[in-house]
Amino acid sequence: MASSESQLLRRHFDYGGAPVAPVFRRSLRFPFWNSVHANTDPNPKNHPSLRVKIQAQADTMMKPVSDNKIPHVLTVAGSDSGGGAGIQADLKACAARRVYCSTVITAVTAQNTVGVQGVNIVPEDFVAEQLQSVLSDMHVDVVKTGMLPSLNIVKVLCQILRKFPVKALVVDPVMKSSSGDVLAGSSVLTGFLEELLPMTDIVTPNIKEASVLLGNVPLKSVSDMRTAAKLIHDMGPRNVLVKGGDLPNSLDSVDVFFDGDEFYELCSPRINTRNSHGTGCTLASCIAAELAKGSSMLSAVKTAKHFIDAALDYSRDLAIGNGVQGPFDHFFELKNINHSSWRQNMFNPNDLLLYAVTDSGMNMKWGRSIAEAVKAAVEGGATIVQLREKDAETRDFLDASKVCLEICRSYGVPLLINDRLDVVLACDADGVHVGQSDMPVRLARSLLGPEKIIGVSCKTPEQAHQAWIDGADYIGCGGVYPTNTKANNRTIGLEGLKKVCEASKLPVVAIGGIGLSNARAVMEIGEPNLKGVAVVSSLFDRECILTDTRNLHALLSEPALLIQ
Ligand SMILES: Nc1ncnc2c1ncn2[C@@H]1O[C@H](COP(=O)(O)OP(=O)(O)O)[C@@H](O)[C@H]1O
Ligand SMILES: Cc1ncc(COP(=O)(O)O)c(N)n1
Ligand SMILES: [Mg+2]
Repeated sequence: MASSESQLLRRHFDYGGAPVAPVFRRSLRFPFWNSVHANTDPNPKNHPSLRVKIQAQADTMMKPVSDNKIPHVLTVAGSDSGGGAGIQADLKACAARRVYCSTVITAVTAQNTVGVQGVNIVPEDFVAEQLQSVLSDMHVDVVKTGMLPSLNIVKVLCQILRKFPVKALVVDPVMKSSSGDVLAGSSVLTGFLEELLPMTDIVTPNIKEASVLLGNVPLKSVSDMRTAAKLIHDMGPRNVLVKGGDLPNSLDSVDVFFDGDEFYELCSPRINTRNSHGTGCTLASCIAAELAKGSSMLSAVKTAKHFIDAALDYSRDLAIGNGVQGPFDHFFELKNINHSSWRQNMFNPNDLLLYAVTDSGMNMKWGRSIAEAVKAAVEGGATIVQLREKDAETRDFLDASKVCLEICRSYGVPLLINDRLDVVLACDADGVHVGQSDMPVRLARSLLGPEKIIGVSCKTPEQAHQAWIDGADYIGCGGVYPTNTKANNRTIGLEGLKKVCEASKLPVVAIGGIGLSNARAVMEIGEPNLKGVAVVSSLFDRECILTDTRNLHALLSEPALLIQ
């Protein structure tokens, strides 16, 4: 070996004269793993003289945090040699959701598509050391946990999390692999119940894990899952998601989300595939990633569920390994395929119910910023927002869009930008709304990719048909009534709106002169694809945006007007 190379190696492995021993001394097989605890400290770094040195290094590593922060998830989980679940799934999920991911490894598993052949638990001191390294140096937004194979690991984790609080803690209480092998035995339960769950923002048990947490009660139906979610919520976590991927005899894959007040059933058709290894890890990491970006809990959970759906759908025929539990592809978005099903998932037409469109002139008149106006509108119940700032300077518009995006994300409300694809891309807004003389929809789709929402203004059945062919997600139809926010705009009336709705294969939102006095008449035309009304003046040319939005939302939510 060349001497510089050997020096480099020595620097890595020679710990200040302490006896060098491998961190993991033996490969242990099931079912003995639970009793794996080194009787002598196997960690050469625990040599006292070395501890001081390493602490000094860690202290000098504390660097000022740069302004250019990227959302950051720390996963505390086990390694899956097959690359389908655990740490490997978490890294891929975070990368796919464009979030930085650091890793604390709690166990190394020898695992493939057949099952788990061996587990080697990392000593809790070394888990603590990894946690300390990451958390003392980096700004972590969200911690996500997976396989926590020993009670002592759960304990050190809780201890260190108390020292370094983060924005959110996502706990996937991994107990068995999908192949049925034990990954954490019942000894960890006390740690979960007494320490971890009370600190948790969301816990994501599958059916079997939920049953174990509740003392092995059988869970056989969605109604049982609801009961379980409530009982687990009583154990301390602020939100619970009971996953139904393994619910027997179910055509749908239903997850039950409970936030302490409301239950939500997240339902998608069960995808017929062997490639579902790592879905639980991926779901929890996606939730963590969305929370790190600033999403609300419900919207993070919904996005994560959509992501799993799309990934399983795309990977249903993937052939990796010869066993019964294959991994799936987290990076399906990079592949050049038709993503129509993914796009439909991401865009919920019911979001068109109360569509708030901003106007710079009105904001100026009332002396408020775009962000103030948007905040009041989403607080009042706007279900989607479009920034329509025709006169703003690009730089100001971009800055305002970023602030509005943060506000909208925290309410789970999509934010679209009028016309400006460059601004959509620059701030990663949820989509664009274009007019008939703006960027053609087909080009907008190829520039923005499959995931963004694209809406287009249409006055005629022909334009509505073209919008569908070109890959739009919805159409805005109007002006239904005369309006002063658009010069020389032809009014099409309720008759024109009805004709366009009948011809449109896409969901429609009505626009033009609509407010509290006439929204009922618009919705009462009774077209199933008319999903809501878009409003400008009746929200933003008002003294109190919040009150006017609330009133309009209440009217549109009347059961007689709601078309699902
Ligand atoms: N075949 C499937 N089709 C669609 N979604 C699935 C399928 N299997 C699992 N899921 C979804 O994947 C996520 C993980 O669920 P589950 O398999 O129950 O958890 P775990 O992987 O922890 O056992 C859930 O959102 C569930 O609804
Ligand atoms: C290291 C590790 N962590 C978690 C899982 C659970 O994943 P799945 O339920 O899909 O088998 C696993 N199999 N291995
Ligand atoms: Mg699963």
